[in-house]
Formats: sequence, structure tokens, C-alpha cells
Amino acid sequence: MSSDETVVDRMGAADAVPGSAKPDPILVVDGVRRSFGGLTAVDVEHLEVQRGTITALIGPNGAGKSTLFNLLTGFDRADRGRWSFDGRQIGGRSGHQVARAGMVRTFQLTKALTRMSVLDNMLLGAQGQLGERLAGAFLRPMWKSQEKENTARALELLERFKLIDKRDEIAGALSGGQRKLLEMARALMTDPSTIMLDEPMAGVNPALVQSLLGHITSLRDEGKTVLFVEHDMDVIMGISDWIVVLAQGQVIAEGRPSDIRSNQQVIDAYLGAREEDGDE
Ligand SMILES: Nc1ncnc2c1ncn2[C@@H]1O[C@H](COP(=O)(O)OP(=O)(O)OP(=O)(O)O)[C@@H](O)[C@H]1O
Repeated sequence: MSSDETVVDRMGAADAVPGSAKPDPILVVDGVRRSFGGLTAVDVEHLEVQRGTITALIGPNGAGKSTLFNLLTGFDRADRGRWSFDGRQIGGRSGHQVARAGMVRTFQLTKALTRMSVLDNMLLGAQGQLGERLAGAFLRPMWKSQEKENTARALELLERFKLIDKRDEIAGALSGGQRKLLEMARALMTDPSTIMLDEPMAGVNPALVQSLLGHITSLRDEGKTVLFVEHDMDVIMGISDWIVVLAQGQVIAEGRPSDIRSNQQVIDAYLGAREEDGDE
């Protein structure tokens, strides 16, 4: 859990305003826009993500969270804009190149991946960003030495995520929570410095929630940057160092959990509406 003191240490004096400067940003986004026909899905003027923190990206359905994730990790093309990761411009790079630069996103298990073993899923993760485009992927032949190295890393991660006993089972046989653990473990195969988690708690049995939360905070405590999209407010408020709120493609607010909870614009655009709907 993030105590106020550690949050202050990590975020410095960052202001709780959209587009605020961070003391040591790992990701800097400028003027990124993506439209689908007449609909502007993402229109982010400026956004900085602080290195070594857990940053949540929240917003109502259709706010553009997934589209922004896809753009930043090279799985979709922006109409305009640029962004840098760890000081290097990576706008327009492929998912594979972005992964090599050190930023990886998780993907939910596609049908093809559910038919593969847990270990093979991990080995596929070693080949860089694993996206929908790789849905029908099969393992590329690897050099023996590389295969040995990858297998050793996969087993080490499966051990850490308590999936080692499942290594030879097909991924489709895993529970919802175990799938989320596999998605996270697989994304770590390339040892990224930044991991982007797509709804890490969706479909997770309450018994596994604490374990997943523990894994996420350990990643941050090891120095990794974690950016995640999530709908569960308790999870968001509980583990985030910083929260970015997107509505209709734009950043309408950002700040510490306490700032966001009391932000009237966020309550009007998102939190209030969710309370009426009943929290998902
Ligand atoms: N490939 C696409 N073609 C057309 N419209 C799209 C496409 N991808 C996203 N959109 C539209 O862009 C908007 C933003 O969608 P996006 O999935 O990024 O939102 P989101 O915040 O991730 O929503 P959710 O919380 O429901 O997952 C939506 O109106 C969506 O319908």
C-alpha cells in the first residue's frame, strides 16, 4: 500500500492538474490524437508518467484508455503527436521495438493462446510484445542457447507467480486469477522497466485479489514503473501512487488518490455516475 510519505517521495511536488510535470518522468506524451471516423477516441495534450510509481489510468467506458495503451505500445497508429520513453522518441515504433525499449503491455489470453501450455505462453512472451496480431502465433524456432535461457527465466517467473505446477497445463484450464498472473508473468519475460496492465483484476476471484495486488506493488518496489487500467475503485485507490482520469479522450484530472476522490469534475464525469450505476 502506498503511504502518504512514500507517495510524496516519489512524486515530489507534482501538481494535481492535467498535464502536470513530474520530477523524473519515464513517459512523456505530447499532442497525441487518434480518431475513428468522426469520433476522437484519444486527444491527449500533455501527459507525464513518473518513473518507479504505480499510475492508474481511469475513466468511464469508451474514454479512450485502451486506445491510449495501444498507441503508446505500438499496437495502433496515432493520427498525430509524439511521445518519448526513457528519453527516446518511440512514437510510430512497432510493438516489438517498444518492448525492446523496455515498455510492455499485458494482453488478455486470446483463444489461440488458451490452447497452448502455460510454459509455451511464457516462451512466446520472450519474443517481445504479444498482441492480437499474434493470436495465431506458433513458437518461432530459437537457438538452443537462447531457448535454454528463456526456459530458465520462464520457470523462475512461474515459480514467483505460483504457477509452476501448471507449467504443462493448457492456459485455458487456468482460473480467472491465474490467467491474470500468467499475463503478468508473460509480460515480464523481456524484463521491461515499465509494465502496462490491462484490467489486472477483471474476473479475479476475491481470494486471489490480495496476491495480485502484492505482485503489482512488488514490481513497483523493485523499481519498475507500473501503468494500469482498472475499473475497481477500491483497487485503484488502494495501490495507486498517482491517478490519471480520462474522459472523452482527454485528461480531465490527475493527482494522488486523495486529490481524485475530492475532485468535483471527476465526481461529475465518472465517480458520481458509477455510484448511481452501482460499482461494477
Ligand atoms: N478499432 C476501433 N474502431 C472504431 N472505434 C473504436 C475502435 N477502438 C476504439 N474505438 C472507439 O473509441 C472510443 C474509445 O474506446 P476505448 O476502448 O479506448 O475506451 P476505454 O476507455 O478503454 O473503454 P472501456 O473502459 O469500455 O474498455 C470508444 O468510443 C470506442 O468505441
